[in-house]
Amino acid sequence: MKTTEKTTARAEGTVPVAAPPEPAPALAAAEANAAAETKGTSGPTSEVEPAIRVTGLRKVYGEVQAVKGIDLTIAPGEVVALLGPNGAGKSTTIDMVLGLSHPTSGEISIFGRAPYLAVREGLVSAVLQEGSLIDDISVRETLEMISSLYKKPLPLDEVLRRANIEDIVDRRGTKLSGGQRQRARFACALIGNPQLLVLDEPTSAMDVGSRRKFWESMRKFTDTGRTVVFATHYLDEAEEFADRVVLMRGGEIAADGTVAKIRALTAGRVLRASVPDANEKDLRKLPGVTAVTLRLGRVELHCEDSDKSLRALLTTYPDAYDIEITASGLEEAFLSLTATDGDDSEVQEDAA
Ligand SMILES: Nc1ncnc2c1ncn2[C@@H]1O[C@H](COP(=O)(O)OP(=O)(O)OP(=O)(O)O)[C@@H](O)[C@H]1O
Repeated sequence: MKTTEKTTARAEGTVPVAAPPEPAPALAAAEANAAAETKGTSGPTSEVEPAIRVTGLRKVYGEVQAVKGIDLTIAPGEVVALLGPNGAGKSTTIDMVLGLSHPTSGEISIFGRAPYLAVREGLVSAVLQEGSLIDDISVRETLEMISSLYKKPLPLDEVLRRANIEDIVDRRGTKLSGGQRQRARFACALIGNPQLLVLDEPTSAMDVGSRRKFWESMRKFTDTGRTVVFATHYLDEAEEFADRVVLMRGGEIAADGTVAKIRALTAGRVLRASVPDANEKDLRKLPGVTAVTLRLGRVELHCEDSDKSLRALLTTYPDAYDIEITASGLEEAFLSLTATDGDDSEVQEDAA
């Protein structure tokens, strides 16, 4: 059950840009910093402070421990995917990092500042799961309105190009498809020229073509050395776009590293074969097999020693055919690292 706190926070986050109420000197500092980074020197902010530092972060909703005391440091320039099954705590973490909800306990700093200051200074922008555009005005008008809130916004043409929305800029919010709407919201987040962009399942409403376009735009953004943190359910997105994967499970960080490192945590192979008269119980007993899936005579064996398993399979089932062995992918790693025997998010102690 979602409480009012979260609903309110998400509603506030629907204009996915920071709107500094007054001149923002730190924005200029951040831009100078970005310029210095482009020239190969470090500005004062990136040299000293991580883009995100989270220490002992915890969030309790009544009986549910949504986030259980996580530590996480993300350096400027990193592109980090936050992966995890439903209810893992990704959105709760993102909301706290953006200052949209308060931690039960723990510390968060964004470029050395409290989240609300980083947002106010235009250092961070977000595209959240929920949120909309203003329906009755065009995308261009929306962007111009948001742009007027910033002291040094990016030029509109540049925003349109970077967000791949030149073709839809004169359409009203109501006339956009899910994917176009999401790209327009991404454009809103770009206007303030943020150092850090946080995206909560940005492509969930998109078809394959829109997802490709969206990530093309994102590449242009990350190529400028900005930091991006995105939550996703699409493993291929994490694999293709992230330098680093943070895998969450039950409110904790289950694994953290490069895609290659996460994969290596579940080193092994997958053996697939068509096996007439296969019996799941017998397949489980084969040496070197750690998990079995059997569907319509097609067997999938997760193996720690695939050579041994293959020999045993052919001894038990000499008629097996169509055999293939592949290295474990991110999907296998994900399933194995996030597997849980049940819901372990209940509070074990008194909620703080
Ligand atoms: N406002 C709330 N009130 C009560 N429980 C909440 C609230 N928000 C989240 N939760 C619970 O906290 C846990 C973590 O939820 P969260 O939305 O952070 O997960 P998630 O990893 O983002 O999941 P998804 O991939 O489905 O978006 C879940 O058990 C969820 O039901």
